Amino acid sequence: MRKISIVGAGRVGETAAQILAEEEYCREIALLDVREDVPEGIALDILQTAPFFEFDCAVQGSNDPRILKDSDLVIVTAGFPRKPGMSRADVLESNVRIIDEVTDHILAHAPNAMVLIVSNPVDALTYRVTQRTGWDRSRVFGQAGVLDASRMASFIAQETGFSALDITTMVLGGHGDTMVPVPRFCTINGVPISYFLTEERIDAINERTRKGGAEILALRKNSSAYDAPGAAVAAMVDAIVNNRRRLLPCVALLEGEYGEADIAMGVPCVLGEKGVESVVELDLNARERADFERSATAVRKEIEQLRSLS
Ligand SMILES: NC(=O)C1=CN([C@@H]2O[C@H](COP(=O)(O)OP(=O)(O)OC[C@H]3O[C@@H](n4cnc5c(N)ncnc54)[C@H](O)[C@@H]3O)[C@@H](O)[C@H]2O)C=CC1
Ligand SMILES: O=C([O-])CC(=O)C(=O)O
Repeated sequence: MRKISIVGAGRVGETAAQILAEEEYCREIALLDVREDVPEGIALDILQTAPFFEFDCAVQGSNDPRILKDSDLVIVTAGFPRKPGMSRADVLESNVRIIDEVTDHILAHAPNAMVLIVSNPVDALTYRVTQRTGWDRSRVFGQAGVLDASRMASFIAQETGFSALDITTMVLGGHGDTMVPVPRFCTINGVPISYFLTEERIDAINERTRKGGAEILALRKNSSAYDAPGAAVAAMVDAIVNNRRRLLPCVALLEGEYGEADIAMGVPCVLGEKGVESVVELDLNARERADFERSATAVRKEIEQLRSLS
């Protein structure tokens, strides 16, 4: 990949940019932000880590949307994070205006790019970008489940004492309190977690995963999470750049899968060089299906709110 742009050089955007540079996923990283001088400053700061991490890709920042020109991938982290006590949906009204403006910049300056949405509420905003661009869902998708699954894996590692390297997890649904951790698809080197953990402990891990973002926000106080979110973005970029065809939970527009359409939410996707290659339909049991439907109802409420703002 030649050029990756990040719109929103805030905490998540900067963290992601640093990892992308260190890993040299592309030859050029562009940072676009509305704060005067800030994207230039962040770009320089990242560039000056090059001798330590041994990369030589270009890193530039600007307030001028033309910096997006020729991007292969645009990552959108622009927008307000929630404050303690708020839900992610509480920033919908302020962030939809930002996301619309950013989408128009992408349409004008990077019409061939793929778009990875991170800004919250990520399901509704990903939906918004699919509608405003009219692009195929393979090119417009969001990050949520990769982060939620990594949180769940770290909780399982803490509870069991096993290495996080051996733990695989799956979290579906909307990126909110109704998200759906699926313990049936969580293993430690292929062994179901129920082999090591009681139902009660698994329920507690599910609940902690659902509230994972709020837990960090309450502890950090003046910022929501950005280290793990930045790493989650980088994991998705890695899958795309290296055409790994990884099975990752992504926010994707549903076209009948899981009995849902005209909605974007977290589902397992095959992620590779063309973006979301396909949505994989897992055979959910009755409880998982009910939880997924409850989550879809919550996301739909946000989408309705979006429509009323148009
Ligand atoms: N999907 C996920 O898993 C996660 C989503 N988030 C979300 O990502 C977003 C960013 O979070 P942080 O980086 O912590 O916030 P932040 O406040 O540190 O950064 C946001 C940046 O967006 C910029 N911005 C605002 N309007 C803009 C515009 N029109 N064009 C370009 N840039 C603009 C701001 O100047 C600021 O630098 C929030 O909405 C947050 O809730 C955060 C963590 C995880
Ligand atoms: O909690 C938030 O608002 C930020 C976020 O989406 C996360 O860390 O999962």
